[in-house]
Amino acid sequence: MKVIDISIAIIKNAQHHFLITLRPDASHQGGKWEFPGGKIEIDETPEQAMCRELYEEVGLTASQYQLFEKLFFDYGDKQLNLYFYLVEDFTGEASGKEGQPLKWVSKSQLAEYAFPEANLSVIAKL
Ligand SMILES: Nc1nc2c([nH]c(=O)n2[C@H]2C[C@H](O)[C@@H](COP(=O)(O)OP(=O)(O)OP(=O)(O)O)O2)c(=O)[nH]1
Ligand SMILES: [Mg+2]
Repeated sequence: MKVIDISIAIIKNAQHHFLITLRPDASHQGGKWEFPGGKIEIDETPEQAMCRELYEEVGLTASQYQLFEKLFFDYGDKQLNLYFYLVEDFTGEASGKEGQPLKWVSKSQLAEYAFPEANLSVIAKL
């Protein structure tokens, strides 16, 4: 199975809340909450993919970020290399540009939402 490279933006605002969106039911890991992100295109760096996905999905522009975690995860039906970036400075107003529900939640509230399994160790580190 080909391993797919994914870039993800963990957005943390000045109130220390995190931006999460709901994955469409029909998608891989559908019905779970996620951080904005998606597949890295062939001509992109992981950083470029993270910035592009962040803008396409929720309309934010990342201005300061750092790689927070990189991990391999095997879902059985898909194998992924996931690059998680922590974005603590950004511009724009977040909205679900693909019609997806969106929430800002505190670190302790993150535990109340179902995330894909690859996210669990990353959320524990936040
Ligand atoms: N965006 C995102 N994807 C995650 C997270 N955790 C996790 O395991 N994934 C997995 C689910 C998917 O298999 C993959 C992301 O792919 P995606 O479906 O968002 O890709 P994309 O935005 O490029 O979408 P598309 O063009 O295929 O519609 O990574 C997460 O926190 N955010
Ligand atoms: Mg996506």
